[in-house]
Amino acid sequence: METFNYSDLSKADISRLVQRNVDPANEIRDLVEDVIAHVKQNGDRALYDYAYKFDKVELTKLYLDKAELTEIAAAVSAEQQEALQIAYSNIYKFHKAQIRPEDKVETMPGVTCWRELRAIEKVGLYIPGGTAVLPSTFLMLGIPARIAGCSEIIVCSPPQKNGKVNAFIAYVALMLGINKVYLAGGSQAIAAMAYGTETITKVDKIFGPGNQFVTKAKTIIQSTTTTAIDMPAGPSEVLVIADRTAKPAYVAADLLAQAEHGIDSQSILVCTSESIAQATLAEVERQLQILPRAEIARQALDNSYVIVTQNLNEAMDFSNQYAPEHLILATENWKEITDKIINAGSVFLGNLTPESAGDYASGTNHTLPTSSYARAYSGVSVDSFVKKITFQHLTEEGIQNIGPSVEILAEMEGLHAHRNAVSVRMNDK
Ligand SMILES: NC(=O)c1ccc[n+]([C@@H]2O[C@H](COP(=O)([O-])OP(=O)(O)OC[C@H]3O[C@@H](n4cnc5c(N)ncnc54)[C@H](O)[C@@H]3O)[C@@H](O)[C@H]2O)c1
Ligand SMILES: N[C@H](CO)Cc1c[nH]c[nH+]1
Ligand SMILES: [Zn+2]
Repeated sequence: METFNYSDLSKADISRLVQRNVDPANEIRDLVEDVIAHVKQNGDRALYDYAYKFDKVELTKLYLDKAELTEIAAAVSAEQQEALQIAYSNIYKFHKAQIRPEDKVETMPGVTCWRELRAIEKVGLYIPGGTAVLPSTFLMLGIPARIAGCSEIIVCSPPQKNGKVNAFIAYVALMLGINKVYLAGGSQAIAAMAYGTETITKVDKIFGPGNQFVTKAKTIIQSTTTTAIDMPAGPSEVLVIADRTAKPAYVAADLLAQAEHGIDSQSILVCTSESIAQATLAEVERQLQILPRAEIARQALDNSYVIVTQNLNEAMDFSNQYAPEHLILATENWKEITDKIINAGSVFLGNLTPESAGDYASGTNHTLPTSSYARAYSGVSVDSFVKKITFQHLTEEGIQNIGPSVEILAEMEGLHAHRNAVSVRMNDK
């Protein structure tokens, strides 16, 4: 990891450092556009072809049903079941609390406006399964979808080498009451859920993280079909702000936790203490020696860096420009700086709060905007699975109160039919 001094960086240096996931030659876009076109035209046949090409599996069927999932899930041990149950319960509690009825508002006497929630009917959940299979992501998407009350939940995950999903994915499907999992990964799965195939239903909105192929496919189908997406949730990233009180072993562990996701992950350390920064880098090297996924993490760390700042204000200023998916404040006085956070997907406060807690089980959602999209997007929540429909009702008093203003406003825009829709009611004595 290269180290920079914040005070030596120009504006151009900073914009280069905060930029990620660029596809300058449009190689990923071109490939993904081809995949989408092939799925759109050939449906299931294309999914079989891509499972063979990208996942190296010759499938005979594109999904697993309840009986097959039950058989596969039997391999989950009692201890693993308990851990999944604790995660389920905490995620459920945190997300359930997000549903609150809103008040009706009388904006003028006789004019009442309000909003009501309605679940999105057909949703598609993408559960990554390339470099690591992520049953935790299934909980993070399936629980809010269930709480919202979505009537059809389509789940796609890449087939493993045996042409199935692993036992944890199967177990979580059953926990969520989902009786079918489709064996499709990457951009082809996104295309299948956006266009529909003989086997897979077209959905209204696609959710879930994934690698650059998945994320690119989501951003393309968002503008070319009527299927919406949650957000661009691409390769994982973390930015740790550390001061002189941070523990190098903890900070190094957090940097490695995101680096091990994939070679395109990014882990950034922004540190107010040169000596803590150096000690953290030494710790990273030490911990890498015993990490099974060290090769992946090393490659991710090659795209990562350390910035030494003079104070926490500079550190926060850089973090806000980077807009990290995960922000960890490994600082003594984190309470004094949280209000300076402008852009971040999810925040972890103090030395005892590892990002892994949020990845798995504290309750918050781990499907979060990456690649600086945290500037404008929030992570997945129950809100992501519902529409908020506005309603209004006018009484006789209401139409008389609001009518004259609407007549003038319609006149200002030269829209006489609009004016008339109010006038006929006001004057109907
Ligand atoms: N932002 C978030 O909220 C969040 C949450 C969890 C995971 N993640 C990220 O999700 C990603 C998961 O990636 P993954 O690769 O492990 O699994 P994945 O399921 O996203 O991708 C695997 C699929 O990619 C396709 N693929 C692989 N190589 C390809 C190629 N050369 N051309 C076309 N398609 C190809 C294959 O079809 C394969 O099934 C990681 O980067 C992880 O960091 C992000
Ligand atoms: N850190 C990932 C989000 O970027 C989520 C995850 C799943 N499993 C472990 N981690
Ligand atoms: Zn993670």
